Amino acid sequence: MASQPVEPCTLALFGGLGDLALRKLFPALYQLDRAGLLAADTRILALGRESGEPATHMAEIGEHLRRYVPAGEVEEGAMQRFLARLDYLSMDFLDTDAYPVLADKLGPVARMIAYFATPAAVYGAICEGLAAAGLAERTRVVLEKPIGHDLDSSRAVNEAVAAHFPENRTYRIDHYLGKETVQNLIALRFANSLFETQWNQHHISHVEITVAEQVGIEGRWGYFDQAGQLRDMIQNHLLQLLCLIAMDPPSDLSADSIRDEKVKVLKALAPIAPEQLGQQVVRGQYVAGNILGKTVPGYLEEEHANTHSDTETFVALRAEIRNWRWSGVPFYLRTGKRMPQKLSQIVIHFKEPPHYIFAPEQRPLISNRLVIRLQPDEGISLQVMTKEQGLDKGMQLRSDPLQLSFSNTYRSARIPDAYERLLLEVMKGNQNLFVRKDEIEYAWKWCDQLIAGWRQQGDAPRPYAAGTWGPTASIALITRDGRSWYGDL
Ligand SMILES: NC(=O)C1=CN([C@@H]2O[C@H](COP(=O)(O)OP(=O)(O)OC[C@H]3O[C@@H](n4cnc5c(N)ncnc54)[C@H](OP(=O)(O)O)[C@@H]3O)[C@@H](O)[C@H]2O)C=CC1
Ligand SMILES: O=C1O[C@H](COP(=O)(O)O)[C@@H](O)[C@H](O)[C@H]1O
Repeated sequence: MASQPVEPCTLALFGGLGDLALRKLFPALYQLDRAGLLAADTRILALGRESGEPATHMAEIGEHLRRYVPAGEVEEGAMQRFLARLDYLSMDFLDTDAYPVLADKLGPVARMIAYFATPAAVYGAICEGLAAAGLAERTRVVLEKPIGHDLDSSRAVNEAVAAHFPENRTYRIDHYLGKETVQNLIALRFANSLFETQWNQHHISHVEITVAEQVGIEGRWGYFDQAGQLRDMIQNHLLQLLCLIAMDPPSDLSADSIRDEKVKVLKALAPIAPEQLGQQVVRGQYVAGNILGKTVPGYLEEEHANTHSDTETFVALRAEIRNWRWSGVPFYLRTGKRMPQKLSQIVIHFKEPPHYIFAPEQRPLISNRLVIRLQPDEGISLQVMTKEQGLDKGMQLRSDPLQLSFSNTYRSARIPDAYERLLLEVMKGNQNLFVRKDEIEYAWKWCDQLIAGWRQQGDAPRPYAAGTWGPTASIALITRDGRSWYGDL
């Protein structure tokens, strides 16, 4: 079936020559165009500080497109059609006089999307400028993460935006929500009664969420050193994954039904007192090491690095959700840079059967696990117990996976990048995959108490060699409970 284009719009991309725009947003928009999803009169205006001829900047965008779109997906016709939609305007987003010029450049616009691919500190000024120039009324705003640095600053950003844009036209990005496999969590949980009846503390012993990155800081030291892995990854992506796993069934698929359930989970997250931090949270910072046989620098030797920093590049923690469904079920979260491989997965560990009838020595083998692999090699595997075959095997048990690999099952389908889906949903006006203000704020509140606890305890990150799974204390964190991280080699 041919794709139908969505309603035409004008997309104003603030920060249009920045890293995110060049690496992710333009390639995603190109893919939407290639798939026939952009209406003929949809226009894209890149906005940036750099002066000079618009044609020069558009050529730069074109070069980056060819670099970041996989070679097999660069179609000359589609590329030319896409580049013809583009224009560029130089402006300082903090300069109020620049917005009437922007309004002139845009001319009459029926529907506008203003995408803020800039630091959050300028979101308020952009909103004010758009409103003063009469550009706010028919506009949806898209806010990149992180929104603020803590609860107070995120409130300030949200309020500055809300002064001109209502919540139903505010789209807060968490790109993990646009990943195909993350969306599949909703299908897996709520389209299969098989799982939902087991999805609670009666049947699940613990849950692991790992988001390991192989990359380091990639030229973003200045930003990252102010943030750290807790703010960069846990406050948003990992807590969103936790919410999708732990939330109660929403009554329907509407944005607010799902968001209401996610907020309940965030509110139920047990605070971790400063004196419990040593037992429940581990911070790490990578030193030089080896990944895939190549020596890589430590965090303090990366481009633009300072000689000292207490910023963490790794966090592992044990979280608890205080409600009926999850009481007594630990959620172990772990994320870090420069780990042995890129891997995002969720592992649901089910409890042992209530009455055990097999040979005692086989007992440690017994375990049903649901492994949800988010990236790469997306798929789902359910570890089940069966009997070894053969006359001489008696009732000898073995554990085997029931596998669903998405790449094998849907061979022909290309997995779209998260930003393609998210941009398309903004164009359609669908907020399901975007984060509501209160979700962001409850997530900050929980993270803020960890950061305050670290400060109070004078906590410093533990070193780990690049190419390993983090400080050994992160292994102790889970082995103390008689468990281990699934799949670590
Ligand atoms: N890059 C990534 O992979 C990711 C980025 N994000 C978020 O996306 C946003 C953008 O990040 P990223 O692209 O990496 O950052 P960059 O610094 O590469 O891009 C931001 C762009 O905004 C421009 N800009 C900032 N202030 C002004 C201003 N007052 N007037 C005109 N232009 C301005 C910058 O210009 P100049 O350089 O001249 O200051 C720069 O071109 C941030 O909120 C970031 O946290 C989120 C997830 C991943
Ligand atoms: O938001 C961010 O995400 C990336 C990881 O995203 P992924 O899609 O590659 O898993 C992370 O590297 C970056 O530091 C962070 O800001």
